[in-house]
Amino acid sequence: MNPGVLTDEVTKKFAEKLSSKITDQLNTGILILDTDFNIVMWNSFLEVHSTKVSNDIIGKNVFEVFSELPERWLSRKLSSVLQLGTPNFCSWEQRRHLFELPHTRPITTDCEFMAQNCTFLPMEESGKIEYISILIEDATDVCHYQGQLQKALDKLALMSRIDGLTQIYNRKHWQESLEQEFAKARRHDKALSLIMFDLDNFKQLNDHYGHQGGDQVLIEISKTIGNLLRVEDVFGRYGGEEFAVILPETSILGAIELAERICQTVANTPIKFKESNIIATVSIGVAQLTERDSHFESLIMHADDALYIAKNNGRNQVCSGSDNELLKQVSA
Ligand SMILES: Nc1nc2c(ncn2[C@@H]2O[C@H](COP(=O)(O)OP(=O)(O)OP(=O)(O)O)[C@@H](O)[C@H]2O)c(=O)[nH]1
Repeated sequence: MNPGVLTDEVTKKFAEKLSSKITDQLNTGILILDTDFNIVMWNSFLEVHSTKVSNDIIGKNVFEVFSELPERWLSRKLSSVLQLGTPNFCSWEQRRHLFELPHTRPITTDCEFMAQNCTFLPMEESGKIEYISILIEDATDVCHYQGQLQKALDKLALMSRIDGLTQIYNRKHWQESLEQEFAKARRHDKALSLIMFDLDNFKQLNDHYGHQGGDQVLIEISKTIGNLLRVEDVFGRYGGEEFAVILPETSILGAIELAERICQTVANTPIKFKESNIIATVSIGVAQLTERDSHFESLIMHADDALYIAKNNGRNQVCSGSDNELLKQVSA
């Protein structure tokens, strides 16, 4: 026998043994399929992370063994790798997982199964593509931390829009919303109304019950009024004890009706603070967008003028009117 051939064979066998050992110790799943999608290889990583043992599934069709697989999507993907002879990739962000494998973070993550990055590689044999190798990487950690980061970003975004005391929108967000609603109302020729209200004699209330008592009133009134609104209405804290509600697609009549309800509900809802039941009242100004209003701020101005009249008329009441009538009343 030719000693060169012997050495080649020994080297080949050694290389095969070595590659099989490496394959079994890899921290990556390797699944090899033939052109009919029958399983040719299912490595140790996949055995450890699934209930399937290589000997039981070799030779079987992958879709028969794993009923959870998205058959249409995966067959198309595999066929394109076979036809084009080029690798393909699917990240966990596109499809969270291919196989329903349990992960090793059972408590701390929202992921139900191991998140997977999958690489599809065509494998040539004698110049023909005979197999596809699917490499499966565990991406659960990345997926988990990305999820945590997204939650933190969502919370930050929400906090930047919310008033810390009353948990309703802050002035900045409320005003941005009014700007958008103003543009929408103009574009679609829809009604838009505004309610602005201010707690009556709040300085006295603060002096009597202390700042904590005043804070409790602001919190409770925000909750009470929040419950009277529709989901499309935008409720915000405009200033210290001044609030505002944007009412999209609402005429002045609808806005006045709601304002009356707010006024009565506040006056009829005592607020518990320590041993006391605090009765607070509000004065309300209502305005509707008119053709002459070229900017969203004029709507605020009209509602604020009406609020001023409500205060002057004795508080705990609703006031509204067209800008001309109001101006006459304000300057009278
Ligand atoms: N407790 C508390 N008080 C606040 C807050 N923001 C503003 N105030 C108080 O609200 C009071 C508002 O007083 P004024 O502007 O004189 O108005 P008012 O006493 O309500 O009188 P009218 O509006 O004319 O009925 C001030 O004493 C502010 O310190 C807050 O977040 N918490």
